[in-house]
Amino acid sequence: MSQRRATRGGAYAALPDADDAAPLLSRQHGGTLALHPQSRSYSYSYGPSGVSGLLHNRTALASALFVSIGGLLFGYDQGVVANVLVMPAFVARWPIGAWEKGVLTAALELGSLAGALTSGVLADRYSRRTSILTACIVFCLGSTLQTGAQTLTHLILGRAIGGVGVGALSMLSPLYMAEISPPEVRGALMALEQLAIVFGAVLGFWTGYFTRDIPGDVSFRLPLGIQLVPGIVLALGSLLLPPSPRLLVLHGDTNAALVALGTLRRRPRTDTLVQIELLEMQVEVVLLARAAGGTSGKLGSLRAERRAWARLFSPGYAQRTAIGVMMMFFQQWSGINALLYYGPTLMRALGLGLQGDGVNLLVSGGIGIVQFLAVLPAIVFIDRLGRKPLLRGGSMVMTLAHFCIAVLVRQYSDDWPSHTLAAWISVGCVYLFTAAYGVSYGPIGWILPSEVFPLSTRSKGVALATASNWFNNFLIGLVTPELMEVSASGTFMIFAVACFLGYLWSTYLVPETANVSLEEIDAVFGSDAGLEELELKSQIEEELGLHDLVRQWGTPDPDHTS
Ligand SMILES: O[C@H]1[C@H](O)[C@@H](O)[C@H](O)[C@@H](O)[C@H]1O
Repeated sequence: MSQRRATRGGAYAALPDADDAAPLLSRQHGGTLALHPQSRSYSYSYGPSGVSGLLHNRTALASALFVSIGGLLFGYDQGVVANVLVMPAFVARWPIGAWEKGVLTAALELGSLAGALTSGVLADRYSRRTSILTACIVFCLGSTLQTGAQTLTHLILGRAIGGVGVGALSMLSPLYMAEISPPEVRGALMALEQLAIVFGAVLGFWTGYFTRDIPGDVSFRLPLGIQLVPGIVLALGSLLLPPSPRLLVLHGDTNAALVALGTLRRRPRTDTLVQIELLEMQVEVVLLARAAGGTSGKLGSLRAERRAWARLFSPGYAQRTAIGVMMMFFQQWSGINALLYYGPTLMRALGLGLQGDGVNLLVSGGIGIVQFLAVLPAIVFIDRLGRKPLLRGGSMVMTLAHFCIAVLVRQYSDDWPSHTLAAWISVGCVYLFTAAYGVSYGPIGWILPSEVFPLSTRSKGVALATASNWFNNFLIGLVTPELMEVSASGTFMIFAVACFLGYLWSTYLVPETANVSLEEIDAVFGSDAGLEELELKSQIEEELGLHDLVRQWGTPDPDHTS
């Protein structure tokens, strides 16, 4: 696969007198357009990256923060359920065994799998906003049923229905975020999804922790009911979100797309960079229609749906589909949820004298907080350093941490009390693993899949990647207890091997997507078929006037030429 580094922007016909190797820079309203005469390409940015870039893009930031409530709901459930299942009032009412507990957890995951897979249809046919609203309504129905559950069946059903909403939101939030972000801060904006998930988990954990001593059913009904509040807030607020300009272009509503883009970039509609970005979106849509022989079918019709799903597995797209699905495979097989779900058992086994609450706090509470803290540097560095270095570094450290635990458990598990140092090193490795995961596979799992697909397949591709997250999450929950039973050391070895495979995968198969506009990611996947497409693309760009626009604005300003 070509690893050609693409720029934000694209190709343009070189200015006749521009044969210098240095880029020609033009600046306007804090934005920069650079022409690179040698590669005859252009790149642009609306402003700085990192935190100042986020603040610069206040409308996109506020919208992304708002939809990240979808992630918060996901994390909250994870945090709260661990506590609810062991609450005295809950256990007294439903004295369930391991099997039923498993069913309760799995009901949400399977519901989420269904929600992730089905919401793409709504998202393309109507809008990202309508789909978010619908998902919230489903989520609230499920939560109400859980909160008021009188029987175990109500509870399971409530979790399955709520899960459909959670799963749909877990795919819709990153999709929407990717589509509204300018390239220079896209990674940082999208890392907010992971921040919200882990913040939700911390919130859910502590809510359950504090309500469990309230007498009676309130102890578990209250934390279950509280999730209705963010659910309703997101439902109502979704009506005010700026629409996705990319989807509007796909629907052929260019004027509305221009308005939406102007609002998001906080620039007038006549702004050249806004015009360039809009034209890039139009180029992509025309390109897709032409590549499909002009018969893309009516959006959302059954035939078009079937064709769009089939396209995910066609030669031009299979590699991207594999990246989305494998991204989530490696995220889950890193073992993060095995630690979250079965960490307390492990810690108890380490024989550090930690019992009951202490274990719970140290593991579920502690891992949540470490994950939360680790996303913060990811937000700052993800666009500057790129996705690949974080994935590679993260998987290396995770491999080593798992490997250490595996060896220590194998050596000393027969007699931990005489080897407390080894036991504490194991605890340290659990946290080291979590920090490395939290800065890499955690956030990037939610970023990369939304970036690798072109508009025509994005919602389906993201849906499939999200489904892979839920499916592998479900599998981990299912097999970890059995694996631990057979060999705890072996289980960590399996995760170490998975992380090492993740290292190889991110080194050799993942292209860098940081700082590349969503339209330009095509070029990152350049193949022979891609070259033909590039020519066609260049032709369409010329036809739609993109090159003229770039040349006009890019005519160097002598004061700013470097
Ligand atoms: O990104 C999230 C997060 O890291 C959670 O802690 C984990 O439980 C999820 O499965 C994962 O997708």
